[in-house]
Amino acid sequence: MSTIRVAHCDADYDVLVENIAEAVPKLAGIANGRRLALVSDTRVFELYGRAFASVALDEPVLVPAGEAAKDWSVLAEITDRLAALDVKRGTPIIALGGGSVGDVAGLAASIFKRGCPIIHVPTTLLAQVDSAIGGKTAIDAAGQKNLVGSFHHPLLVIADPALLDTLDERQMRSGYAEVVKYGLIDDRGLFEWCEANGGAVIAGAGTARRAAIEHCIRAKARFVSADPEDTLGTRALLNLGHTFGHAIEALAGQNLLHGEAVAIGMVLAFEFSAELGLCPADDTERVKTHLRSAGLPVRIADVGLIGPAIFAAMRADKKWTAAGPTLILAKGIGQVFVARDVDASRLAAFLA
Ligand SMILES: NC(=O)c1ccc[n+]([C@@H]2O[C@H](COP(=O)([O-])OP(=O)(O)OC[C@H]3O[C@@H](n4cnc5c(N)ncnc54)[C@H](O)[C@@H]3O)[C@@H](O)[C@H]2O)c1
Ligand SMILES: O=C(O)C(=O)C[C@@H](O)[C@H](O)[C@H](O)COP(=O)(O)O
Ligand SMILES: [Zn+2]
Repeated sequence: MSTIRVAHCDADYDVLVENIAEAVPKLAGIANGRRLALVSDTRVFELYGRAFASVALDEPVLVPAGEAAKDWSVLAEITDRLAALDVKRGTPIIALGGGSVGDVAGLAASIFKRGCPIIHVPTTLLAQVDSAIGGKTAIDAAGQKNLVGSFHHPLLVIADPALLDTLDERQMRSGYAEVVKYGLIDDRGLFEWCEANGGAVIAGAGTARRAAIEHCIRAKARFVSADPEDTLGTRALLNLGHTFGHAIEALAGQNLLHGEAVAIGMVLAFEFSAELGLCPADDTERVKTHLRSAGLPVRIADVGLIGPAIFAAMRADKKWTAAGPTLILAKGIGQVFVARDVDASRLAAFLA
């Protein structure tokens, strides 16, 4: 078992990398005699819900699987169900599932009775290494990814790598894109380790998956602790590939997974950086080769889209200000930076 601390003002929290059978009894202390509401989707609840029987209400709040959960109607349904279950203000809510369950349950927790604590129990690789930590919550609206959301940092995160044994390979590959992201941001050593061990992380062979999870949780905790609400320009680096990726996701719909869109987005960020003369072409090729070898899409044509449509969708992104796009660009593998002075016409020409 490992414990990784995330600093957040006066409410620091722990990420426990631990078997749920051992971690759940610790929730009894937090519950303090109350039964906790639990939000999940049907598949995940059937697989792991019973592990929470001693601390959770008998009836779970179930949401649709995947990105479909991140919708106004589902958010309203969750708050209605919490009210029907007579969940009291301040009672912690457990989010058991992937990033979509975590994002919508976190948002519901942040507004229900003006705020209930959230405990994340992430069940996908993506959620364990990324979405369960850092307090970003969101739903999609008006055709845009993560348009409506809040910052609501968790009370506790329990990441049990064994839960990933039932996750399908496509979801695993999608989460792996966010693992590679940490290497590309500021950890060339991690990227090189991924080149050698990525297959084992995806397949769950040996100790590689657990090692990757712990390493990435520490990386995310470091970024979030330094800039908890994304205001200082350092946490923004975690958005590598996401302005491209969110536009691609919005256009492709729910056929494309988040990590798949981010994989293409990271390649585009490196290719655009190379075109601007900022990044060696060799590094760009190496990123593309590795993501492709991990079974991820790397070109917009791989997902049937065209550049001008992506450019148009990018203009709606939260990080596109009156001054133009803010992008995370690269000087090389492990050396990315926030570029606020990106020439929109140059970007349009690149995508065309
Ligand atoms: N808040 C953040 O900081 C943050 C960070 C990264 C991504 N995200 C968001 O996370 C979402 C993607 O999350 P995701 O990749 O975890 O996928 P997901 O939550 O959208 O879908 C996961 C799918 O796998 C199934 N599943 C989950 N765990 C399982 C398990 N252990 N065994 C078998 N099946 C299982 C679910 O039923 C579901 O069908 C996107 O909406 C993305 O925007 C948020
Ligand atoms: O935690 C962060 O900060 C991130 O940017 C992590 C991303 O992987 C994640 O997809 C996040 O939800 C994107 O946030 P957004 O602010 O671009 O909506
Ligand atoms: Zn992401």
